[in-house]
Amino acid sequence: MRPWEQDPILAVDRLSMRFGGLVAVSDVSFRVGRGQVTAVIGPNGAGKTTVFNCITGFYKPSAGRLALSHGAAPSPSELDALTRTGRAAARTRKGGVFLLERLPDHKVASAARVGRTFQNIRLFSGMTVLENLLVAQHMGLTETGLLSPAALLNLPSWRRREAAAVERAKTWLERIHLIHRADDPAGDLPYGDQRRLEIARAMCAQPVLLCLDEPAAGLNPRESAALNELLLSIRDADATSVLLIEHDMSVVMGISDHVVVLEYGRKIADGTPEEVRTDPRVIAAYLGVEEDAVEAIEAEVGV
Ligand SMILES: Nc1ncnc2c1ncn2[C@@H]1O[C@H](COP(=O)(O)OP(=O)(O)OP(=O)(O)O)[C@@H](O)[C@H]1O
Repeated sequence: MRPWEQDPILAVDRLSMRFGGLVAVSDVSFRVGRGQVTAVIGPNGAGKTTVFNCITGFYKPSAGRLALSHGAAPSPSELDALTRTGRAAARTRKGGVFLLERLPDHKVASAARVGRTFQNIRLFSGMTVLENLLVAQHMGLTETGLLSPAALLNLPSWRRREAAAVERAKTWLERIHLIHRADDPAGDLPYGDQRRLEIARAMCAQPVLLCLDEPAAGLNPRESAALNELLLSIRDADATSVLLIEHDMSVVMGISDHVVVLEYGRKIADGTPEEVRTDPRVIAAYLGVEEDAVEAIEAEVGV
């Protein structure tokens, strides 16, 4: 059994997504290993973002199951039993399991604890760096999204939670080496720092699975190296598994434990970076696209 199959945090089974007549994702299955970095790669239009949008609850899949587990993964029979009940989540002996395709997107974030970042930066550029990390935790500090009575009355329980949120934000600013910029507007940061701040913001919600959509896009080599370091530290020091879409092969090959390759909405390969980069189907898929992608693959394979 492959390492990512032993205790998957997420089991994607027979996922399909149609937009009218267009099949964007077709019958895709893969596992995301707990405590691993998993990359989804593929040429433009392969269906990567669509898979992400299904996992994070932005799209309701046309078919398929997306089972996320807290604690050890349930057995296939336990998972099938939950699926038959029609419920979206269940407690198991080992923790809990969530069928993401049945949850509204806010529950994917708040109950299943799946975090994400987007291709385009979505920080509040006029707010300070620290405030951006506090806003991220705001929903966690309130109940039902409205201010709780504890908050309105400034009760000790509320003040404790607020203090913990500030503490967590500062810890993350230390980790991404931006504590000295805490009071500066986020929009004043260099691009690479804004990218890492977005990741820190997502981490403040303490996700069990962090989904990153092209985190290295637009980064220079130095910024890209800092990103790699951050993602590896999250994998190793936090109880968070990482799933990313990425075009930058140096990031994919440098930090992934497991790579899933899509082409025309189908999975064409699934393995370690070494297995995938020498897979003739993967090379052929990339040879059909832009020159820089071909060069990156050829450089990796040593052609
Ligand atoms: N909301 C939508 N409505 C209609 N078609 C869509 C929608 N989202 C994606 N598609 C189509 O689905 C296919 C897969 O797109 P997707 O964005 O998932 O690919 P991708 O691998 O992420 O590509 P890229 O690397 O360019 O971001 C494409 O043909 C795209 O045009």
